[in-house]
Amino acid sequence: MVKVRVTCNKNIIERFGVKKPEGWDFQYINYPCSDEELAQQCKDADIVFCGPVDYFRREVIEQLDNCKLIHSLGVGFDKIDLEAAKEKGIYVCNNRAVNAVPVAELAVGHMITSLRRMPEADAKIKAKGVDGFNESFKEYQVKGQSELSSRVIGLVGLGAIGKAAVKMLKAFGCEIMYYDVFRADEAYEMENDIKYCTYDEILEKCDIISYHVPVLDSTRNMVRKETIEKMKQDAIIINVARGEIVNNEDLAEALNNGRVFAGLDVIAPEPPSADHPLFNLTEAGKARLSITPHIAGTTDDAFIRMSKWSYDDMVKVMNGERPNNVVNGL
Ligand SMILES: NC(=O)C1=CN([C@@H]2O[C@H](COP(=O)(O)OP(=O)(O)OC[C@H]3O[C@@H](n4cnc5c(N)ncnc54)[C@H](O)[C@@H]3O)[C@@H](O)[C@H]2O)C=CC1
Ligand SMILES: O=C(O)C(=O)[C@H](O)COP(=O)(O)O
Repeated sequence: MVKVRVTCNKNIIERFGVKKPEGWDFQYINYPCSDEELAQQCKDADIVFCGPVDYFRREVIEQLDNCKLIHSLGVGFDKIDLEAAKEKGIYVCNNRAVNAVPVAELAVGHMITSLRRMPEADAKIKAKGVDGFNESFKEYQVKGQSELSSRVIGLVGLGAIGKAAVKMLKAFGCEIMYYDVFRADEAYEMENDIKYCTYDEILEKCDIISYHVPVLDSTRNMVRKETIEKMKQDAIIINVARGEIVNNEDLAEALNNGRVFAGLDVIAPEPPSADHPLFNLTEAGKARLSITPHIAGTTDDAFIRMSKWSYDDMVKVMNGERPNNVVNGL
């Protein structure tokens, strides 16, 4: 019998009743836990089914003697030691593009939230309470709002999510610039009227800079003091990718100093510690930040696709076929 050990949350996986491969032994293990416990609980697994931010370090992977596949429920796989899995002959797969649309939608949501100064308006109106509304409602309006339709947007990373964002932003009538280590083909650029440029050009020319890159040595701390200094006054930074892209201290300082705005769906580490700089902002800093708890990719619709696609891959592997979206070069 095929043994699948699952670190993803049971309530998430079972909620939609997506049909699992029949007769297999699916066990939801106790996670998060220590590496030792993780290895112990997954020791007999044919397949490990993990969340996109679950840790599978070398020490754990080296003990997975039966394992043929580690499958990430979503897109990210940055906490899995890909090399260790490859050495062990274990496929690591993700569900590429499974949640590109909802992630791009939330990025656009954060853009509008910042442009319309919603965190400030929301805080003001809630602080007043019911009694505060005796006077004119307009009194609580905020200044400095602007429209998405005339903004210059810089997309950093033009993969599945970046491209989904292009579609949406075109509909808003934005001017779009992008930077990626790989340039899109000319036909795509022309059809979508987007301009390829350097990261520095993005920093200097864009009103909104939205990050859609994986965590790599080249993307860690892409948002830091030195890059923030190159941005326009009141530029909006959107991070729906991974917290590691942003230097927490530097962004917190820029928010507190009234230098930029930010919309974040992710933060490093998750969950944040009590003394995390982005959770200890001044009132002025808080008014410049909209934040969501890593929910961009996790709509119900996306979860259904995630389970279906993952089960399809698992069946393929157990039938001796190559699964989709192998990400560790096996
Ligand atoms: N907040 C959330 O719920 C979610 C977050 N994510 C995050 O978003 C990331 C991006 O996802 P996708 O667009 O699906 O990935 P993708 O692999 O389709 O695209 C990533 C793009 O980044 C580019 N890139 C890599 N290194 C770069 C660098 N140093 N500078 C510029 N560009 C670089 C790649 O060439 C590629 O075009 C994921 O790796 C994941 O961490 C993904 C899904 C949900
Ligand atoms: O797909 C990804 O990558 C993500 O970040 C997820 O959408 C978030 O998934 P959970 O960690 O909430 O399972």
